[in-house]
Amino acid sequence: MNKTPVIEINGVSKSFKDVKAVNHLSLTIYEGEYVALLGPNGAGKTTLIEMIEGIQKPDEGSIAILGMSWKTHAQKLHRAIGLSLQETRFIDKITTEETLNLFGSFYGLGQRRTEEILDLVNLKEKRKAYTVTLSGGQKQRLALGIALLNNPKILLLDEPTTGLDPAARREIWKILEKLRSDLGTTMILTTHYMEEAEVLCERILIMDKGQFIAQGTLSELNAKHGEGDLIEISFGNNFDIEALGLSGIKKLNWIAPHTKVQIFVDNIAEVLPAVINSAKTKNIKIEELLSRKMTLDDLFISMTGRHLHD
Ligand SMILES: Nc1ncnc2c1ncn2[C@@H]1O[C@H](COP(=O)(O)OP(=O)(O)OP(=O)(O)O)[C@@H](O)[C@H]1O
Repeated sequence: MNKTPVIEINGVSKSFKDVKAVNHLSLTIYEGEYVALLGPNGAGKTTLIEMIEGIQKPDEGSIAILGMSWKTHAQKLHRAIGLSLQETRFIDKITTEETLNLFGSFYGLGQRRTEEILDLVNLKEKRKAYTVTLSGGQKQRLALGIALLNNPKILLLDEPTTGLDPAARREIWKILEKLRSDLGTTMILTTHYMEEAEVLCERILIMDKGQFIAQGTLSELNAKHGEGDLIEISFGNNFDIEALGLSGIKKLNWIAPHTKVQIFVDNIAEVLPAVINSAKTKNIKIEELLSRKMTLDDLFISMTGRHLHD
């Protein structure tokens, strides 16, 4: 990977009254990287991305983008960055095409760029539709199209797919993947969806309470913080697995006391037969059994005791 720093965040904090939304964070993002800020509601993702966007001012610390700061180079940074906010409101009574033309005019762009964007975000068929009639996914693609009008080097997206169905979400992902492969764009996105972070981003920063609690690639996160594989079992009767003293179990998490459990293990093949045999010996019925690789949500639960989603 090219190691040119594009965004350098140094000891940045931001409080709202008694809430420390972002707590002394530092982070460097390199050219061409796709980075996800993943975390539950209130983790501080929007506050952090808005400080990078120049919308909020840090209480302390510094942010340099392409070596420039918002204080001294606001105009240049506006040209280098494309952003889409958590909720984009459009003017209802103008069309998709007119909306792009309007935003394009702020950058001195014309119809040609509008055509390119309509093509890129797959909204050609909706060019004459009033924005108020667009579906959630189409609106998000239009917001993304606006962010892309000035051909930004850096894309900052706050929850670009929240509330969309899986198909609409995947359509946005396709566009973002194309930008990476064709243009080498650098991107930070915030998301609640672990799958979005896993699919799109080589680096994932898991945020909670204004801090990064873990970061790395998915496999790095799993290797460092993850606990291997996961077995989830529902029993017909109470089963005290702890009392068995089985080896190879890293952690137990009871979902329903004594009847539904998540078992974190290094090696499924080692632990699973032992659990099944013990249940059989004790005449305890296994009603449901599932084994899988750990996901980021499992990782988050094991670190905080909470889900990424509420
Ligand atoms: N303008 C504000 N005034 C007061 N409190 C705020 C403001 N903006 C954010 N906060 C608080 O700061 C904390 C972090 O909020 P932030 O919106 O950055 O989190 P988030 O991770 O983006 O959450 P979500 O996923 O729900 O958007 C929360 O406790 C929030 O209530």
